Amino acid sequence: MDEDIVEKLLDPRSPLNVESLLDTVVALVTDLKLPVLMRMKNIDLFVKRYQSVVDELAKARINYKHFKQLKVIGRGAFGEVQLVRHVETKKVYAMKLLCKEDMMKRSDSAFFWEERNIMAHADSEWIVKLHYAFQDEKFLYLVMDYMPGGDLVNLMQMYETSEKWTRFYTAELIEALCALHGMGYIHRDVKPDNMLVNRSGHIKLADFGTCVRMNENGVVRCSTAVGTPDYISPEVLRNQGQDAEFGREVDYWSVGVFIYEMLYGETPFFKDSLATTYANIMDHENSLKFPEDVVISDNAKHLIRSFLSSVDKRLGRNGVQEIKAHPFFKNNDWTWETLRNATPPVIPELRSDDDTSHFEVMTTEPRREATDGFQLPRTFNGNQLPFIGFTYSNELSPIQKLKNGLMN
Ligand SMILES: CN(C)[C@H]1CCc2nc(NC(=O)c3cccc([C@H]4CCCN4C(=O)Nc4cccc(C#N)c4)c3)sc2C1
Repeated sequence: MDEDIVEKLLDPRSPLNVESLLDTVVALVTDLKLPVLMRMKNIDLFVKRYQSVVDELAKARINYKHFKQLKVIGRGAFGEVQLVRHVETKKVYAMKLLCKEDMMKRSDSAFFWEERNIMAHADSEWIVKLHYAFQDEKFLYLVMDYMPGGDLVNLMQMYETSEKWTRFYTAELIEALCALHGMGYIHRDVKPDNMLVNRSGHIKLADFGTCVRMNENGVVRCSTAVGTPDYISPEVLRNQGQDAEFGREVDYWSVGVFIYEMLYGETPFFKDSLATTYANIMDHENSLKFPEDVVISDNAKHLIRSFLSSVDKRLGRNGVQEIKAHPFFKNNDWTWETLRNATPPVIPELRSDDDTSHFEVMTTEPRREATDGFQLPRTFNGNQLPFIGFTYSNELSPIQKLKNGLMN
């Protein structure tokens, strides 16, 4: 077998990599194993021949039985995040489950690729790391760093966040966005829920389902307005439905909303109804108000206005340096170079490696068992095909170890 095929088999980014090929075999047998299809001789013989292979693969490859589920620590549109302990290594992880049936029902089975690829390849202290991605008939699984400090929503509920604290968390958010933009992605849903605190008190970005790749000009052409109402920028809102172009500045708008919320305890444009909130965002020149009862510095006000402005005037449109140079970030505790080693405002008190006291308690509804799995389709739908290639492990695969052994 010539050299570059072996390279491709081992390259996690190649569709030819071993994990993707194994996903393909499993997906094919799973999608063909239907009574109505098994009446055809070729399909019947193929499934019978490969069922044992698939069973052997299911046991040999990483699967959710390798993890002990401890607690549900988060819930989203298509699934939940559980705190789990890897049975063999005893290590604790956050494991996100995404329900394939929900995705198929809403033909929404592509958003998780950005999440998988960003966390798998980021190799950045500012981005939650993916350790394993695997799947079974019903779920996708993302095994990620556990962030025991919880999210910044929780932190803002627990503490009154001063300007000094706001300066620290905003600086860390800017660095995290720098890392993500540097990889060519726009987040589009920057909000305190997606900023998680690790055991040392520093933050990492999480939840990349709304991320989208920029083109070579650093812009995205995309019509669906994605993001959470309070944090969404006017340019994304305005162009709903039409093919709009927007860039990383949409994330800087959300930073402005975040700073305002840390200092005032509420978001600047939120009103009782979605329509009013949107109207306020569109008319931000007039609707942005600074409550008199909270005293904040002129630098803070100026920075908020610089982010909550129309995209052609928004701070950061000429690069992140003009943000870092803003006087609001002047301080005696850290510089942009030493930030990641500075002492954070809050260092989570943890009694154990599986302490979940910084997460709100979730009623642990058991995982939806086989009963309400896919109702058997009437014919070959290729339900498993969109998920081929999702499986990933950041450990060396047996083949890699073999190849390294041979090369040394
Ligand atoms: C409309 N289409 C296009 C898509 C747009 C993007 C999108 N994202 C989804 N996402 C989800 O369905 C989902 C599931 C579980 C948890 C979470 C988050 C929200 C709550 C917490 N969470 C999360 O990811 N937490 C997390 C992540 C990493 C580490 C740790 C820890 N410790 C915790 C999200 S569904 C969906 C549809």
